[in-house]
Amino acid sequence: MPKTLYDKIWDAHVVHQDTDGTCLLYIDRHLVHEVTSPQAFEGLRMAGRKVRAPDKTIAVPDHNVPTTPDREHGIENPESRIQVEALDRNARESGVHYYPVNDVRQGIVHIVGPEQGWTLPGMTVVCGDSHTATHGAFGALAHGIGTSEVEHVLATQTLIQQKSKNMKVEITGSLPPGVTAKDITLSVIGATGTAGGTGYVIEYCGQAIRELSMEGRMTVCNMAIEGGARAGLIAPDEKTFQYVMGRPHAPKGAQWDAALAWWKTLYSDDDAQWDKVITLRAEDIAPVVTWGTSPEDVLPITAHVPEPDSFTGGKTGAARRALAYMGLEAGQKLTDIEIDTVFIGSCTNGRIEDLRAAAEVLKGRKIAVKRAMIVPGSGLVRAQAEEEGLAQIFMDAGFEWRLAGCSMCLAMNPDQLAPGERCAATSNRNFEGRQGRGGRTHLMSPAMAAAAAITGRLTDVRDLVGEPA
Ligand SMILES: CC(C)[C@H](C(=O)O)[C@@H](O)C(=O)O
Ligand code: SF4
Repeated sequence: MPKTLYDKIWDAHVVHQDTDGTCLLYIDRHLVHEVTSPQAFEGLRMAGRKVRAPDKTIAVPDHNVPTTPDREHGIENPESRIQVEALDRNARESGVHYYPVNDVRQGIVHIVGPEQGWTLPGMTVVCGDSHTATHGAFGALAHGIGTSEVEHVLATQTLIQQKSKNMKVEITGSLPPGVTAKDITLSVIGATGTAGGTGYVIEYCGQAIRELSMEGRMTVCNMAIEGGARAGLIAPDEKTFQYVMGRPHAPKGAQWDAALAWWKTLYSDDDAQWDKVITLRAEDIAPVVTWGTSPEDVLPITAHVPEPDSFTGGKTGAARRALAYMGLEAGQKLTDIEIDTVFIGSCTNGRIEDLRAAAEVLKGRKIAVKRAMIVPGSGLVRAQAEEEGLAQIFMDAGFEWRLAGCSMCLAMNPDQLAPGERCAATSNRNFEGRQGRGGRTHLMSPAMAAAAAITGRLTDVRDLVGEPA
């Protein structure tokens, strides 16, 4: 029977299937951060159990860690401090792989996993975090789990799961200049809505996806969850293998050859059956920004703030509320929206390619906003950006150059918006209060966020490119 990529990875990991279809899946990699693991470790301790596979478990603090250079002085907020201290203790006691705050390899868990070669094609990867979908870019079945499931995986290295349906999202053709992976993934959510993927695992395919770098593919898969899907996947290819080869925890020698032989079988068969198919033309995708408080509230930068009455399906009220929260008027040009702050970072867009894209726009220019920060996704991304001279470009432009962490993606650490403060952000969620109580978030690509920093308002990056700095 023809299979999708999802079917193949699923079938390779089923340990047991119940008569009702519920399966016990083997888990290859368990990523752990400080927010969703303390209770899980505690549960294990109470039951007198040990971590079953410490060698397949990787821990790193990211959400609560400050990103200012003085962070070795510790964490002020008691709740944040307790979580990070608990992770430190649990990781050391259980003997899992651990990248503490002062380790250069520390960073956002979804950036560290691929960077260290923990994430490999064909694997099952879980983490108590919804953006685990990121790892799907390698052709791994990767998704978030709840804290009780974290405990279950720690104890057994397995997870109880129901199989999802298969959805194909095809992006045909090539992206126009100035349009990036972030614009693809936001545009898909704009087309399907935040519930469009509910009950499905999405496989992204088509020429535009093939043409993306691994970094870009991670950006696309990262937001599968914002489209409601269980996970996002991209079939591995030469680019994937090249990215993985030589990473610290990637297989070597004969093991590499054996792994590669299997990885090359990881694609959806031509006649595989899809439960849902969405097709977008890359040529039709523009640089986009969000105007509201849901990732589906997305429009090309050339558009105007929508009229709430133009919405159907009971969404008029939500749109009205979103405009009130965002402090926007229907009919306003998106490029007339002035912003206070720029945040470039997160597991969506905190990788080296994202920083390069921002630097290209910022080179030789100065910011026109109150504050702007670039937060690399890991200590190694930070080091590479310094080596490539990007950090200097950012600082010369007036950006703060930070240490790695989730930072202003969510308000769990000192990097937060003040009430009413408006931010151009490269993260993945624009919910009310996401970046701080009363804060207003516009999601976009790193190039678009850099352009907004230069002009002080939402800006079409295509208008800046080719202009003298
Ligand atoms: C804190 C964590 C559980 C959460 C998630 O699951 O995604 C966070 O990473 C987020 O992005 O909202
Ligand atoms: S960077 Fe943002 S989205 Fe990613 S794990 Fe951290 S808080 Fe979640």
